[in-house]
This record gives sequence, structure tokens and C-alpha cells, in this order.
Amino acid sequence: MLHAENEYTYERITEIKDFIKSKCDIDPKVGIICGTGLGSIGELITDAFILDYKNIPYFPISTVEGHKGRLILGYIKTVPVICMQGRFHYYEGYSLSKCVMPVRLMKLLGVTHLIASNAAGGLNQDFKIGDIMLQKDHVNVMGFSGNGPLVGLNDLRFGPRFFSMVNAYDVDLLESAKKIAEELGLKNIKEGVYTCVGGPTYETVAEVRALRSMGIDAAGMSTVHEVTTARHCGMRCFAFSLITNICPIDYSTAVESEIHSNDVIEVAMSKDKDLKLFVERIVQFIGKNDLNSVK
Ligand SMILES: O=P(O)(O)O[C@@H]1C[C@H](O)[C@@H](CO)O1
Ligand code: HPA
Repeated sequence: MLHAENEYTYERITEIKDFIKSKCDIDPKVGIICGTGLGSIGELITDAFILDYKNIPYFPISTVEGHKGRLILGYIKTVPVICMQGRFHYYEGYSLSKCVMPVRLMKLLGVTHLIASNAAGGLNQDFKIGDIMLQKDHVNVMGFSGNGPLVGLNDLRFGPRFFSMVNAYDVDLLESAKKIAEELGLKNIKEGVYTCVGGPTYETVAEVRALRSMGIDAAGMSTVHEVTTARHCGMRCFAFSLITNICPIDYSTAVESEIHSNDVIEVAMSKDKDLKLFVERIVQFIGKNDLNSVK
């Protein structure tokens, strides 16, 4: 099968990078992607320089509720950061290579660490609404059919043609995040495997059962392709899912537990305080311990 050419070449993303550099002289080291309803993480940023996506050349726009569509550069506890207050999803009609363009932009701006967050449905029936699942791994179900962000010609300036996805979710960052959560007294921390479904539909009961049998703990509509792209260009990654609903695994309860996108946003926003503190401490940890560790 022939794939459409990726419009976001190295040269084009360099143009976007140069545009941002011409407006703002912050050199971000940590990139943050806010999930649905989790945009308040951006409020942590001081000396904030804010760009609406619509004012950045070649940038797509956010079309979903719960995603403001703003790029913020600034500092979290003296660590220079760049934050996407709103991400791009495949179901919005954007190709996966378009969805991940900002990750490559972050790389060209000097980012070494990515923190990705998302709202997700719990497939693991031991999970509860409001749990924070630290991602230890993912299953790239969209990739099983050859749909991935790196399909097409490879540009070695970003990374190699083939590479390992072992340690995609950096073990040291994961362990440190667990300790930070404990120190903060966050009780609802879980660990698990995430997958990205194409969306925009939520899962059928049969799909929940199938995904669960593959060892997947939470289903969402993002993150997998972002982390894949970040690893391709050598970033260290940490990701977490806020469990906004439990996916029904039984037909007898499926209808009464039917999910609505408003509930997703509401649950995400209700965890605002804990998640801001959590992200702040992780960024601080990276700033103190890890910034020079990227090979
Ligand atoms: O951007 P994320 O992955 O947090 O968004 C999730 C998946 C869908 O976009 C939306 C569903 O309600 O939330
Ligand atoms: N499935 C997929 N994506 C989601 C869900 C879900 O149950 N909840 C929030 N995002």
C-alpha cells in the first residue's frame, strides 16, 4: 500500500521551530501533553509565553472539547518546559503523522523528556473512576494494521528506520513517579498497560473483552503514537492515564454504565489539584536528576 507523503518534513518543522524561536527565547527541556480535561496542568507554568495553535504556521487546530489549543512555553519550578494544552487525535481526521508533529517540534526545540497525560477507560475491572494509572507499557493496536506515525520514508535526522520500543516508558522515571505519588499521599495510583483505539466511538462489550484478554488495562485515543515518535527521536517518556470511566465487560450492566464524553471531562477536571501537584513534582525531579541523562 502506498502512503500519502508526510507533509511535516524536517524542513517544515524547522520552519515552525524558527517561528517559535523568533517569538520566545525559552529553551524547553521537558515537553508536556495535556489530555482531555487536563489542560489545567498548563496553569503550573510561570513566565508563560502562550501561542494559540491558530496563530502558528502549519499548525492544525484542536477541534474537541477539553482541549484549548494553546502552546505554552515557560517554567515549572525553574525547569524550562513546553506544554500542549490540547492535543490532536486521529478521529479528528488528522493523520497519525500530523498528530505527532508537535512531538518532533519539541525535539527540535531541545526537549529531552516527554510527559504525556490522557483520559482513559478502565478495562481492568479492579480499577476505579479517578484512579491514576501510570503507564508501564502500551499495545499499539492501530499499528497492528500498519497504521503508525512513522509509516513512510524515514528521515534519519529524526531517528533510525527500525528501533526498539522496550523501555518506551522509562523505568527510572516510572519508579520515581511512584515514589513521588507516595510522598504526596496519592492513594489511587495504579500501574498498567494502555492502548489507543482509533475512536471516536467508545468500546463495545466484545471489544472490551478482546482488549482485556490482550493484557491491556486502559483504553484511550492518544499517547501511543506520541510516545512512539518521542522514542524514535530519543526522548525519555513518562505517561499516565486518568481513569474517567470503567469499560463494561458484562452485557448485563453495559447499558446502565454507558459513557458520555461530558463525564470524561468532568472526572478529569475534578482531579485537577492532585494531578497538577504530581506533574509539578515530576518535572522538578527531572530538572534535578535527569536532564543530562539523555544519550
Ligand atoms: O486526549 P485524550 O486521549 O485524553 O482524550 C480522551 C480520548 C478522547 O479524545 C476523549 C474521549 O472522551 O478523551
Ligand atoms: N475508551 C476510549 N477512550 C476513552 C475512554 C474509553 O472508555 N474514556 C476516555 N477516553
